[in-house]
Amino acid sequence: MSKPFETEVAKTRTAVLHPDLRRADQRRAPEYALAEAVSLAHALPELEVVGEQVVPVPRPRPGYLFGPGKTDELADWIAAEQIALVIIDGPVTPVQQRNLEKAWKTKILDRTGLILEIFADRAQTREGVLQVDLAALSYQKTRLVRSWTHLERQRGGLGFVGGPGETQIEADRRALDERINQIRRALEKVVKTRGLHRQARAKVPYPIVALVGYTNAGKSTLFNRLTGADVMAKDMLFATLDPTMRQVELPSGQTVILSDTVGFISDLPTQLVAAFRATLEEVLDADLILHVRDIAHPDSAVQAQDVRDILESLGVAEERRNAMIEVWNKVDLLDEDGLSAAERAADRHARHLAISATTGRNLPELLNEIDAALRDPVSTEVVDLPLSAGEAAAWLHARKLVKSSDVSDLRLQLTVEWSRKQKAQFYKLHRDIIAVS
Ligand SMILES: Nc1nc2c(ncn2[C@@H]2O[C@H](COP(=O)(O)OP(=O)(O)OP(=O)(O)O)[C@@H](O)[C@H]2O)c(=O)[nH]1
Ligand SMILES: [Mg+2]
Repeated sequence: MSKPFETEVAKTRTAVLHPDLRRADQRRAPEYALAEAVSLAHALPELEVVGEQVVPVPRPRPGYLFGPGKTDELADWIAAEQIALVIIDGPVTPVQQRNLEKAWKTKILDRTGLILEIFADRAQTREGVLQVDLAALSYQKTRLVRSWTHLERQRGGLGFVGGPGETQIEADRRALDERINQIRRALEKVVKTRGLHRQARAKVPYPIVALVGYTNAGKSTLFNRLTGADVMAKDMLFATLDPTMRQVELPSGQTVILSDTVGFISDLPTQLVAAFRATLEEVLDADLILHVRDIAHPDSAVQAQDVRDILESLGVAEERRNAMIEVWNKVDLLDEDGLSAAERAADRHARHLAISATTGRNLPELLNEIDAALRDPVSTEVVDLPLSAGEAAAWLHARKLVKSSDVSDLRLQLTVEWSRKQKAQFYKLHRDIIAVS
């Protein structure tokens, strides 16, 4: 017999708006940005997306973001669709948020708020929870509109409606600072304990191989496939939050520790990056980084650039970023032409592989590549050549080893990044030219 009172909890009717600010520097097409924002909304189980729109914003209005006509038009739509929450995929000032909430009689969440909500929903470990709380409180401090919904939720209820008023916030300000300091101290303690674990692990002479990449690229799927583990892999943004490590044996017999971790996304809130720094640093300390990409995604190149930017902002040295293995995942989703194009392109670059974590295509090759990369690390050096050594320089350029070049005193100085093997090959092939110089 069915139990009428135990049916699913009513979901919050949600609209997702992507304001198209038409900035000259915008990297991704608005439709893809909207699709990603909708995926983010789907990542919160209590939301039901009932509408989505790209809204052109030729001139952002300080008080409302959208123009007067557009604001009214959206108000009618929101009322007709009985929308209770509007997600605005972009930055919304506290004033805009307050005004729009009044005009539309809904709750509003901006992109940062949404991502923080998802992280709060995912956090499992004590460290994860503390990191998200720290990020949310730091963000709240910059806004002073009202308390964070996920913090309200801890006090019961979904938290999207209501929240303390402004005077309350003012009164809470000192409490906020105190709480932030408390969390910082608690985090330091957890990080220190983990540091001890890390030292213990450092005694185990296994190199660490870290998977990084845009959210939903397939890191956990690849991790499971390579380790036989059972980490949650889902078509859901930010399925993974806490890092997981597992031992894997490579074809050479070398044992490595593979590490799966949180995915990246464009405009990752700075507060989150700061809060997760300790977790990420451990991973980024790895002996080798695998950059996993969804090569079948229409925005794959932009996503890859976002990942590289975030790695750079986390302080991963250029040399290490260049030494990453690029794993072009999901080739099973490409058509025949796409597949052969991807495989040919991957072949042209050192340390690039086109794979499918689902079908297992090229996974043995990937393991071999990891083996080789760990045996043959990349280093940066300056090669000094006479101008007559054009052929030697061309050899380096053809292999994309040259990072910058300079000419002085009729000599060519090339800054190259290469493995020991490439270096040995270069000097063997061009010994004559270099010898006469
Ligand atoms: N077709 C296809 N789908 C894949 C492949 N690899 C992963 N997927 C799917 O892509 C989705 C995301 O995979 P995950 O492994 O959870 O991705 P992730 O990079 O760990 O994502 P986050 O933890 O959110 O950062 C899942 O639905 C997977 O089944 C692949 O090679 N081919
Ligand atoms: Mg994952």
